[in-house]
Amino acid sequence: MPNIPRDTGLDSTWAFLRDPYRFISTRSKFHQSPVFQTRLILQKTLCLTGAEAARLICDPDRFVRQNAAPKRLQKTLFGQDGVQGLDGDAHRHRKALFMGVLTPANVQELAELSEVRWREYARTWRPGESIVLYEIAREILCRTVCDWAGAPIAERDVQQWTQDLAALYEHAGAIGLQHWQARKARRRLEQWAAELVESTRAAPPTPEQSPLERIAHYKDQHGQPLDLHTASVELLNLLRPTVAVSVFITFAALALHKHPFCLRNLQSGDERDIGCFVQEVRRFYPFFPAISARVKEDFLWEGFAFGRGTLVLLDLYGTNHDSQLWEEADRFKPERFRSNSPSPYCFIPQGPGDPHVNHRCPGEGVAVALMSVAVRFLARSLQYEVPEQDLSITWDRLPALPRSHFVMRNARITM
Ligand code: HEM
Repeated sequence: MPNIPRDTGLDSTWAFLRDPYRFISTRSKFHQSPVFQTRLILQKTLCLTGAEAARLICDPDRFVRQNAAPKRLQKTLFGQDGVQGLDGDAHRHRKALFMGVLTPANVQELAELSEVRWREYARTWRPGESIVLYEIAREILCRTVCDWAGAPIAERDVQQWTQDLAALYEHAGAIGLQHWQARKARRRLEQWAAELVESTRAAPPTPEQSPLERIAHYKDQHGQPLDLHTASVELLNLLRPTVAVSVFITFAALALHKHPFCLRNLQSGDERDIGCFVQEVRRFYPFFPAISARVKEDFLWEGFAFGRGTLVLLDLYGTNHDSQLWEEADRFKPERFRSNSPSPYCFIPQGPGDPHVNHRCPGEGVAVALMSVAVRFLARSLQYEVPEQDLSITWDRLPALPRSHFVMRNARITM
């Protein structure tokens, strides 16, 4: 039996944090192996990359998610006791709640609300004014998703709630003060969400069944409602990642700026081109570097031994850039999505597999719809200048972003 190749050195945590998106693929190439062993936060970790590895991690007989995410991410990004850490029946049942809330009709409604907001905001922009796209997109999406979920926020709270929801994903991987700010933001948000769930349970149900109501009245596989804390975590599991779509929208604006040919094509082209462009933004730009799981029982894969309880990371960014899976993988090329829909194990910006069964993100439809609205708006309804600024990508931050957050000047609606 071959040994799994190993990184030298005591611990690779700093190397991972310096380049989280390329850590696995670079070392995997060095070891000439789709799996290698390293130590992260002093813990033995197997790193995997590629489509076959993505398929493997979707096997519920071989991997579990309980206790797979680092505690510091549970205390900030995910929250504790949410769907991310469930396995088996409990996971499938809870996941059906998300899939039932995120139907195409509900996603369409969310997208339409966001378009109204973009127009509302753009009408207030004055000549000569500079707009920081990432910050504006966060706020628009925060207002939109809270209205849509049945958890509208008072005008005076918009900035605070936007900052708090964004802090959960912006500072989750941070060290020091920012990490503690993210924990504080989560405590504030969970308390607010728990109060909303409590008052929703006390009120008569409405025929529309808002996402908040669906969560408040959800019953698990044993017919039990969620405790208040878990319900608040699941409500935030809808709100936080929707605000995070602002990261992809900022990258979409960057791509429009860097590829004027794409911009011209979208201005005159058909709707399908918007779809291809959005998919290529999700493939090409960095967001989630990897996902984690734990080995359920000992098994062999490609001759390598995986021991029970071992932590495993699957490389999302590297798999989306794997030259064995993607032609000209490091070129931004939306037309690659014209002819084929890629396999759910190759195109994995939001996780691999089947979202009903695996942990794959239930919000891909939301991300695509909100990005499409924003791209259509930027390309067809808005005129703006892109002043001199630092658009280099912060590869050592999670999530990465253009350093300037994409500044636009003299933005005005044209139609
Ligand atoms: C901003 C773009 C987004 C990115 C990059 C993203 C990425 C991801 C990733 C990588 C996972 C883990 C997949 C896995 O473990 O296999 C995930 C799970 C999840 N995402 Fe997203 N997501 C996004 C947007 C959304 C949206 C808009 C929603 C809801 C409205 C959402 C809700 C969730 C939930 C509830 C899970 C846990 C699923 C489970 O454990 O079964 N995400 N997402």
